[in-house]
Amino acid sequence: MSLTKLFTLVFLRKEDEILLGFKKRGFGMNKWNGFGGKVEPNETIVEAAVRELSEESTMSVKPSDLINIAHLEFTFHDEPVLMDVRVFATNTFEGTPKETEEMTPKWFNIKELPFSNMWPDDELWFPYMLEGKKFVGKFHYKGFDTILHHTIEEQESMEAFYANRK
Ligand SMILES: Nc1ncnc2c1[nH]c(=O)n2[C@H]1C[C@H](O)[C@@H](COP(=O)(O)OP(=O)(O)OP(=O)(O)O)O1
Repeated sequence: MSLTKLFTLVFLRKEDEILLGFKKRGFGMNKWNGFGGKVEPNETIVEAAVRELSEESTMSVKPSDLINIAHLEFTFHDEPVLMDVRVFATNTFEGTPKETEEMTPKWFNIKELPFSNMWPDDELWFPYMLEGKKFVGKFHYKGFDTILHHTIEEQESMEAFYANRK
């Protein structure tokens, strides 16, 4: 594996609902997902998470209100790239979601999620997130539709995971 790229992914929650955005362009186009993107060289991971959420949904969160709930890794058959995705959630935010150049946001009831129009891995790890678990998921894809193999491991804490990781 030669190249690791760092991404964020943010989910806003209110009661039985979760905010997703329909991606209008680029990677993951025409899929519902959380809000996030690449971490730029001049910012921390949490700063990137706050910025991407705002750019894609117009919603505001304080960095201290974002809870790191998961670490996801995506690799692809015959491609030397590892996508390292830091997943955050919060139910403390400000604003009303608005359509942006990149995403169309919509609140979904957590029992009516549009998995058929999401990344195939989402259906495997969303149950962990919705049950309030911390976890690490690793997914190896062939193309963008087929998961060749995966693991999901529950964690006591994400801080401990990152501190102990080699
Ligand atoms: N398989 C899978 N499941 C769930 N979520 C994701 C994936 N793959 C992914 O990339 N993601 C997430 C991680 C990020 O939040 C986005 C991808 O970010 P992207 O839109 O490429 O990054 P930007 O910096 O916004 O890109 P630009 O379009 O602005 O260049 O999807």
